[in-house]
Amino acid sequence: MKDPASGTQPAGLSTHGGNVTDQPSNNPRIGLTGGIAAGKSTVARRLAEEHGALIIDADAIVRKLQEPGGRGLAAIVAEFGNDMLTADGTLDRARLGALVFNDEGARARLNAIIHPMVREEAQRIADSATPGQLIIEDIPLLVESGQAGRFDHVMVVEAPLMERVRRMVEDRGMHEDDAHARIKAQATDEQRREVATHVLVNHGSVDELHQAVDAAVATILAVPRDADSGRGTD
Ligand SMILES: CC(C)(COP(=O)(O)OP(=O)(O)OC[C@H]1O[C@@H](n2cnc3c(N)ncnc32)[C@H](O)[C@@H]1O)[C@@H](O)C(=O)NCCC(=O)NCCS
Ligand SMILES: Nc1ncnc2c1ncn2[C@@H]1O[C@H](COP(=O)(O)OP(=O)(O)OP(=O)(O)O)[C@@H](O)[C@H]1O
Repeated sequence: MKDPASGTQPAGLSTHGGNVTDQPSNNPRIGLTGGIAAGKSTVARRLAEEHGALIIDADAIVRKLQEPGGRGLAAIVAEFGNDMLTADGTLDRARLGALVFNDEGARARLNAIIHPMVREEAQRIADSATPGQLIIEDIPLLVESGQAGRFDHVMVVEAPLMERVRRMVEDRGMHEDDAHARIKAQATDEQRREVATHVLVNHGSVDELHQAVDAAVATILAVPRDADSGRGTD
């Protein structure tokens, strides 16, 4: 995985890869990413409601894998021990979070377990797309996990750092130190921009963000699919 702290390029990260999956080529495949609380879900909702996109939510897949009985949870316990379970057998998210957001090596071990499983599940959902439907994979850690090359387009949502921290602290009740630890564990805006084909700057109203989404979709649909074997740029 790309380590934001070291700034090294992860093996397998391509900024020029085309659609390397089995998906029929008339489904534009778009990776959606951005830092925590930047506005990814708001963008995804607009893409679904206004543009009929199929949304594949990596976080939701992770949570399912981590449910009791899930293969993700079993693998986490095998790697990190029974301590990572609460008394009722569910994942102790606070405990695992405290470990992996403060220890790069542990985070890499967790990612090596979970990320390949997420990709498999995502492909299963993508296979259900209708012809021509936009396929959006909302992947918070798209850059960190070196997946940019899997997509025809990469949309990055950016919002001012202080506004993101405010949302996490005021709206979600997170401690400010925890908010910063999560941001530090992720790629930087600059690293995301390196692989972005579309940057949506979310520093205004939700309406303005929607307009930016619509404009990005218009440029994506304007590219003839048969000429779209590689990645375009804005
Ligand atoms: C460690 C866990 C249990 C902590 O759970 P918790 O409820 O406290 O945090 P939550 O999942 O809401 O994540 C908070 C923020 O941290 C980010 N984040 C999650 N995992 C990671 C990671 N491995 N590296 C960097 N950032 C991460 C999330 O994208 C989110 O923005 C959980 O984050 C987890 O299982 N992470 C590994 C799975 C993963 O990589 N998820 C990202 C989907 S691509
Ligand atoms: N332009 C905006 N103006 C006001 N509020 C906004 C704007 N964009 C997003 N928000 C709000 O900020 C919060 C975070 O947005 P959202 O859930 O879309 O971010 P996210 O990137 O998906 O978050 P996470 O990383 O936690 O999944 C939400 O409550 C959303 O309604």
